[in-house]
Amino acid sequence: MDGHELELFCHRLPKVELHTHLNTSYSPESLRQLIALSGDTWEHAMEELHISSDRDIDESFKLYTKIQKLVTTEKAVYLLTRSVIKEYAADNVKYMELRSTPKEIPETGMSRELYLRTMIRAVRDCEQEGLDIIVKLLVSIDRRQGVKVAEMAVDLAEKLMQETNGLVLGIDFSGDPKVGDAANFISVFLDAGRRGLKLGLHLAELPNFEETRRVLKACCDHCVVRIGHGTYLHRYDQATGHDEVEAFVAERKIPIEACLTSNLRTKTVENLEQHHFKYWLDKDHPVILCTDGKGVYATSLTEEYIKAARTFSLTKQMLKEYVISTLDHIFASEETRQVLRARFQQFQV
Ligand SMILES: CNc1ncnc2c1ncn2[C@@H]1O[C@H](COP(=O)(O)O)[C@@H](O)[C@H]1O
Repeated sequence: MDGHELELFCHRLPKVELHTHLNTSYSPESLRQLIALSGDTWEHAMEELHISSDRDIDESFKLYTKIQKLVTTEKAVYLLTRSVIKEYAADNVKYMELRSTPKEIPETGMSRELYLRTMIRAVRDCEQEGLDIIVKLLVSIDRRQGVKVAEMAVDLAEKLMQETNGLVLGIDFSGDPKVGDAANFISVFLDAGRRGLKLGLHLAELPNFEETRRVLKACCDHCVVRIGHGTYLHRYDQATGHDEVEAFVAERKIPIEACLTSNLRTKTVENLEQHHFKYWLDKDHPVILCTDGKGVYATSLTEEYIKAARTFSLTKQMLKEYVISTLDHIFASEETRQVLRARFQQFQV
């Protein structure tokens, strides 16, 4: 398949996005609108943001904070949520789990609950409009904000899950992996699981071996868990001399959300050839291609599929089978899975 054919194919392929953060998923157009809403000028804001420069993980987190300053009002949260959904739909993503950290911003009258309700309103409006994409929401816990805020996030997520009949369906655990200890949140994760919330946990994005081991062992037999990034899961043995984490993940087939471009840009993976996507794929372990933040990493889900296909020599048929297999790991109901599976199977290679 030549380059152009591959690009068209990957665009046409119906896809599933399981790991994307709202505030890092802007497009040039929505960014322009957010800047205008904030009253700032494009030139000044762009200078502040340094959007195009390559950056490591520390620099990335500084950038996220700057972007979040543009998304502090109800109007901005609505605008961004709606644009992100439309852009994913245009990329032929048929099912998406969108995650975001609810914010409390007294200056704009924003509360955590209003933030999430605004996202829900945007999702509902997209449904009304008839966009060909199913969207579910995960409530993010930012590890930098500590356990008390995490508990509030779980309370809100449960309340909204019940109210929305499962539009909100889980928790994301994210934030700077250099800050705090994920193991301090184990009781929060278990509580969320008991309440029926599914868990997408950023783990082993950096060599945080001990917290990764403790969280997985405590939670995976009690909750539905997917691992975000998991970049260092298979490097655990070399670093510690123990193979228990990799074996634990492999035995339970805990799905891994893999973000190629993001990991390259934040320099947690040296090059695509060495990306752990291939390592786990070769073991027939569930590993799902995701974008993480299509704005900050200037990518799209189609782009991630093109990169994976080129680097790991995936054929059209393999890509079709692969994308059908990703449906096994969505957090939505079996009924939704079946509907999507039937559609994906009809896709003509
Ligand atoms: C590069 N890998 C990453 N690792 C960990 N957390 C990340 C992340 N990328 C993004 N976030 C999390 O998502 C927030 C921005 O979106 P929301 O304001 O929630 O929509 C960041 O503040 C961080 O907590």
